[in-house]
Parts: sequence; structure tokens; C-alpha cells
Amino acid sequence: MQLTALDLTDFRSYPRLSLSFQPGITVLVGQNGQGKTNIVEALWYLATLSSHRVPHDAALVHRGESTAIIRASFVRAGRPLQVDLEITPGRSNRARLQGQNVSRLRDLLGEVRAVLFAPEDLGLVKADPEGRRRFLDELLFEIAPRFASVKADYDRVLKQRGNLLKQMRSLRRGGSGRSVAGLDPADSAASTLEVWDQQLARFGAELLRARLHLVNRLSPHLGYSYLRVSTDEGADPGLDLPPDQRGDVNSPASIRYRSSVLEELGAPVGSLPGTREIQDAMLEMLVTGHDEEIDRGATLTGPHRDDMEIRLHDFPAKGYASHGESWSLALALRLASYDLLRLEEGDLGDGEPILILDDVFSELDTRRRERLGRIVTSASQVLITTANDSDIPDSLDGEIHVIEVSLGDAVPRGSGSRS
Ligand SMILES: Nc1ncnc2c1ncn2[C@@H]1O[C@H](COP(=O)(O)OP(=O)(O)OP(=O)(O)O)[C@@H](O)[C@H]1O
Repeated sequence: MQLTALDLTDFRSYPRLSLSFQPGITVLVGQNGQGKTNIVEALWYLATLSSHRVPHDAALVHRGESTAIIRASFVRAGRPLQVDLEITPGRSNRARLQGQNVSRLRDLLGEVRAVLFAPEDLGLVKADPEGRRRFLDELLFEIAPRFASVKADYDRVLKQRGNLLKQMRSLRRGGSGRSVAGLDPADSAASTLEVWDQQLARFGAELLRARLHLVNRLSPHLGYSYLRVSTDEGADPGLDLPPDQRGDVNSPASIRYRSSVLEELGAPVGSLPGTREIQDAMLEMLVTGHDEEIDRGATLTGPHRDDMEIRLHDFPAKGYASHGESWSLALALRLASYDLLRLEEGDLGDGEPILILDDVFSELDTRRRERLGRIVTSASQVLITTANDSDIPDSLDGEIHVIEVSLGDAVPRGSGSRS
């Protein structure tokens, strides 16, 4: 798909901005703090309904205003697509698709397909599991939007179950609870807990299996992409190997989904147990874990505690991979997502996502930069932000459209060819 126009109203530093985009490579260039990332952040928000920089919407609205509006036009599968989104912190955001109101915001997921790589992605390798779970869920919702509802249901039940566990903990510590319909408060809490167990296991199994399936599919692309961006002499296995041959490439990088439920099931790496099997195992773990959970006042089993382990030379990358290798792994994860969407999810004949590289060239050494340039040259639309023209690698081939971003405005400089 291709972005053709982006209009922002009161988004971040822009009271108003209108920009047109061409297919191919667009470089947004400007000094630090001029608003380059703000532009690509708006596009990423349309794809994922979240920012890659902040967990809450308040920072996205121009200082002193109450609502930000992002409007974007695309061509997808040869047809125009228009998406409008109003962000009003503290109230429900509203969206329109082709000018029609969208009843649930989640229905927007899957419409705009993008992959973004940003300096924050180093955290995918080095930081806590939360970011890796978010990475998986964002990709999952782009591919199969219905799982956004499953996740919302899971989060809702998890929260209610957590509140109940805390309540049971204070009852256990001698607090007095309210009796409901003549029932002893402890008995009524225990029977409510059973209901939450069932629901949590049901939604949890669906989410867990979908993430596991995604990691199994992503893994060969990750191994292959790592070889393409790593700096090892002769490692690059060549451009665009077909997906079914990527698993055969001997790569030092791999990913696996880690879950206590899968460990309990004894599921081998790369296998995919059925939803029912996962649900039964999770339910049993929840029930046998009640005592400890009440003590700690928290749910200890389920996809909210899972992780995607990134491995290098068969060691967990966190604590093993060097800084440069960690960058290659983070980049390989994003390129793997891009390839999965492009090669296996092009359901509309035009599923190729828009590739966004936010300020990453300056973070990479020359060799990785050149390799990345070569890989992204073949993408149908790439948006790049950079503070320095000189960070753009020579290997980035073809026509490059440049937009200069300065003092709250963005102006096309024109285009030039490097080929
Ligand atoms: N809600 C907001 N209202 C007004 N201005 C904002 C808001 N949020 C961010 N800004 C401003 O936007 C600017 C940062 O924009 P952005 O992060 O896009 O910069 P950049 O060009 O990508 O910079 P760098 O090269 O340093 O990454 C800062 O000047 C910041 O003060």
C-alpha cells in the first residue's frame, strides 16, 4: 500500500500540516527537534492505534489544544483508502474510514499496514518482556485484527481477577468483607474467582496460541534477516530468498515464545498445540496456583507474563549479544515483520506495508547502514527520517524524494536520483 497524503491538525508540534507523498523513498530531513518523527508517528498511530514513543495520548495533542486530527490518504490494492482519526485524551477517540464513522476504533486495525524501526527498538533486545509482548501484539493485530478484541477481553478479565485476588488477600489477613446474598464473603469471592479463572483461560489460550503461531512464522524470517544485516563477512545469503527456504538458512539468530503454560504442556519449540489443550493447561495452573496468587494479590499465569526470547548462538541475546549485534537483532525483527506482511499476508494483492525508518541510520555503523540501504531499496514505499543527509547510505538506490522539516513546517525539496 502507499501513502499519498497526510494532513495533521493540532498533532504534536503541528497546528496544521499538509503533505503529499510519492511511491519509493522519501527522506524527511531536518535539524533535531524540528518535527520529523512527529510526522511518521502519526502514520504509525493509524496502523497500530498507539504511538511508538508514549503510552498515553495526551502528549500527541498540540500544547493547549484538546483534540488532534490525523487524516491520511492511501492507495491499497489499486483503490483509494481514506482514514480520519480524532484523538481526544480523556474521551473516546473517533475514526472514519472512507468518510464513514467507524463504530469501534479497533475496526481500523489492519487497514493501514506499516512497519516502523526506531531507536527505541533496541529495547526489544535489551529491555523487559513488556516491549516484546507489545511488539508481537501490534504485529498480530495488523495481520489478524480480531485478536485486538481477544486481548481487550483478556485485559478486562485480568484486571477484575487481580482486584478480586487483592480483596481475598485482605480477607485472608483478617479484613472484614461485605456478605453478599447471605454468603460468607470468602465463599462468594472463591466462587467469583472460579468464573474469572474460566474466562481468563479462555481468552488467554486464544491470545497465547495466536502469539505462538506468529513467532513460529516469524522465526525463519528473523534468522534470514539477521544474516542480511549482520556484519559477518560473507553472511548475507542474498536478496529475497523465498519464504519456504528461509528456515533452511543456517542463522545464529532465532526467537521462541516462552510461556509457563507451554512448559507445563511440554510443547517442543516450534510446535503449535491446540487452543483447547492450552486452555485446559492454563486453567489447571490457575486453579492450583490460587494460594500463591491470593498471597501476592496478582495473577501469575497467562500471556501477560509470557515473553518472546531472542537468541543468538543459542544463548538468550539479552546479556550475551554485543551492542552492535543487539542492533542487528532489533533491525532483523522489524525486517522479519516486514517480510511476513509482504510475502505471506499480501491478501489484497497489495499487502506490502509502508516501511518507516525513524532516525536509525545514525545509530548503525557504515556496514550495517549500507546493508540496510540495499535491502530497503526494493520496498515500494519507504519513509526515512534523519538529521543528516550524510547518514543516508549510498546503497539506497533510485529516486529519492526529500522533504525538509524545519520550524514546524515541512516542505518538499524535490527529488533526485542516485542510480
Ligand atoms: N504535544 C506537543 N505540542 C507541541 N509541541 C510538541 C508536542 N510534542 C512534541 N512537541 C515538539 O516537537 C518537537 C520534537 O519533534 P520530533 O520528535 O518530531 O523531532 P525530530 O525532528 O524527529 O527530532 P530528532 O532529530 O531530535 O529526533 C519538539 O520541539 C517538541 O517540543
